[in-house]
Amino acid sequence: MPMLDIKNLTLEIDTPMGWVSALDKVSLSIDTSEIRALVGESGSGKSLIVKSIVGAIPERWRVTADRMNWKGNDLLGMSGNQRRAITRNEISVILQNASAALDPSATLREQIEESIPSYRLTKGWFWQRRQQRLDIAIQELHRVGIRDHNLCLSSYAHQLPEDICQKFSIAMALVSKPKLLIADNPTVGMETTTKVQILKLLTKLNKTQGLSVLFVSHDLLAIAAMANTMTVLYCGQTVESGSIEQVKRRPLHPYTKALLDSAPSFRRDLPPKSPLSCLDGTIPTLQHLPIGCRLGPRCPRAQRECVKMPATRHIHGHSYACHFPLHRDKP
Ligand SMILES: Nc1ncnc2c1ncn2[C@@H]1O[C@H](COP(=O)(O)OP(=O)(O)OP(=O)(O)O)[C@@H](O)[C@H]1O
Repeated sequence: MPMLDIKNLTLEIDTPMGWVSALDKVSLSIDTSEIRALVGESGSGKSLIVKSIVGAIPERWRVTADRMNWKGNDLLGMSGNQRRAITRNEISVILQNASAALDPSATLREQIEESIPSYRLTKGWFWQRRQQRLDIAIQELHRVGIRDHNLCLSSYAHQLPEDICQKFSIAMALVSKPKLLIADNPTVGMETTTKVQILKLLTKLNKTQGLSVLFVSHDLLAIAAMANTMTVLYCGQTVESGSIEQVKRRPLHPYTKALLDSAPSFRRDLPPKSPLSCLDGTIPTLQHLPIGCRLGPRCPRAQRECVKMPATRHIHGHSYACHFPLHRDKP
């Protein structure tokens, strides 16, 4: 049984034009110790999926799903307190631009100590607990590779470089000893060496501590290097899902193929100065969503059937939702 199991998650947002499905029957699962990448262009709904998992959705929006389970328990059927307990103790999130996501008015020591859950404090007296908080904070900083813990803990976020802030965010996310870490574009805007350090850190945490990771990113090269599986999202719909090897070797959905072909660093076979291929047009806005398969107006393989939502098909752990998939004569 997957640790996180989402089937047909739909999120409707009220806009001045009426209700629109920002997420339309999205499916996603994560097993213990798995690194799953969630890929899709800007505006495809990746952050909305993250927010739905951690329950950070405004109450007026409508969230429905055939299944949205955490370790077999229905997340949507839980009370607010039960939901918060899971997101506090078992699922942690790190965001892009860590320095902006941290509290600018508190030192990093105050912030990390505040996020240590009480069950990690075993000592009885308040001065012993204070020392224990500091010890845990230092231990977590060392775990993510921050050696100068004194400088880090006494600083404010704006006084430190972005990579230290991101490592600090990871340390802060780890204090509750989570089972799942959701990393929402953790390396966006970072230069290559810093990016590699963060990716190595996440991989090490996965290997040594069995931490599952949902890695939300546009960076296909990073994804191919660290993830086991990937789910491709287009405009709020899951278009393809499978192991990295399967998807890379034989993408079945035209959008996945276009996404892989448009990444020069991902294509070692590409001769220098070759023109890059990309899909015409842009992702539609929520006010102008096409019916059926939302890739339809941009898809080179679209036909009349595409105005109907394609069913999701599964072949050996590889799934896709397309009426006219690649490499298959008849769906
Ligand atoms: N609070 C909101 N109110 C209205 N629409 C929203 C809100 N948040 C997101 N959206 C819309 O939902 C869609 C998906 O947004 P989301 O932020 O999940 O995309 P994303 O894939 O995470 O993009 P990026 O990679 O740029 O972060 C977009 O069309 C966005 O405009």
